[in-house]
Amino acid sequence: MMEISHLSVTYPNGVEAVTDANLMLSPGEIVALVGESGSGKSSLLYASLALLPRGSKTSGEVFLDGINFLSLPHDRKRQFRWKKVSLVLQGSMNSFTPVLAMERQFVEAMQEHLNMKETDAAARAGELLEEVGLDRKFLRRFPHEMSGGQKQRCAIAMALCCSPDYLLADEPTTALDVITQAEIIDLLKRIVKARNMGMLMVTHDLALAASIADKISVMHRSRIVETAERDRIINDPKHPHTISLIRSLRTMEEEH
Ligand SMILES: Nc1ncnc2c1ncn2[C@@H]1O[C@H](COP(=O)(O)OP(=O)(O)OP(=O)(O)O)[C@@H](O)[C@H]1O
Repeated sequence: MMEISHLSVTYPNGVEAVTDANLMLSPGEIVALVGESGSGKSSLLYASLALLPRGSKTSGEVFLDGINFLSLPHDRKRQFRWKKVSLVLQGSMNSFTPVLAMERQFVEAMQEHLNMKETDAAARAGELLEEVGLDRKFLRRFPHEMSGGQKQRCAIAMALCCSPDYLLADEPTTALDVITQAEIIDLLKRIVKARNMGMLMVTHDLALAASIADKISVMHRSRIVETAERDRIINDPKHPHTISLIRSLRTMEEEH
């Protein structure tokens, strides 16, 4: 279980981006955190992994299977970040080193974090690529030899390389075209369920959230204002902000 408890974040410029947020994520569960731009979604995600800019203030706790991650020393946090919980970001697909073939990038990551032998790491990289729907021949390619969708599949494979229990994803499909977006969403859902991982996905897109999540949390002006099962949020929203989000979704559907 991942449990975010009374988490608050203030940036060095004094902006309080997250106020007293509480959120639970169980193994095998997908929770979508939705809200308008600037509501604090990304801040919550980064704060829960202690990845905010220097000088930011975080209070509260983030329990990963009972251990308060935020109170761990720096090197233990680093281990947890790959092995217990990992990240997929909108820009992940552009974070590969341009001058190295994919195999080298996977091997280096696995050697660093799992102390694996080169041949074992290369074999494991091939398996990971197949798991995300790419032929293992893609290991020979350089990042510029792949499409955005293929690179994002590689980024997901990379996030899985230490077999984490939790995956945090910040707008993982936003930079992609609609068809590729749907394919990546299906892929994430399939992997998370097959591996019984918990996934917290940040998105501004309520329709996308509804297509993948078991539970939806709605964020508004730094606060989580409502959390419930997906169908309850969509069919019977309670908070005025959730009601207006659902209304605008319905209007968009009617216009198309
Ligand atoms: N590094 C930073 N320094 C200062 N303020 C920041 C920083 N990053 C974000 N903020 C502010 O914190 C608030 C929440 O921003 P955040 O990016 O978490 O929202 P969001 O819901 O993820 O929005 P978006 O979907 O546009 O990314 C905003 O007011 C934003 O201007």
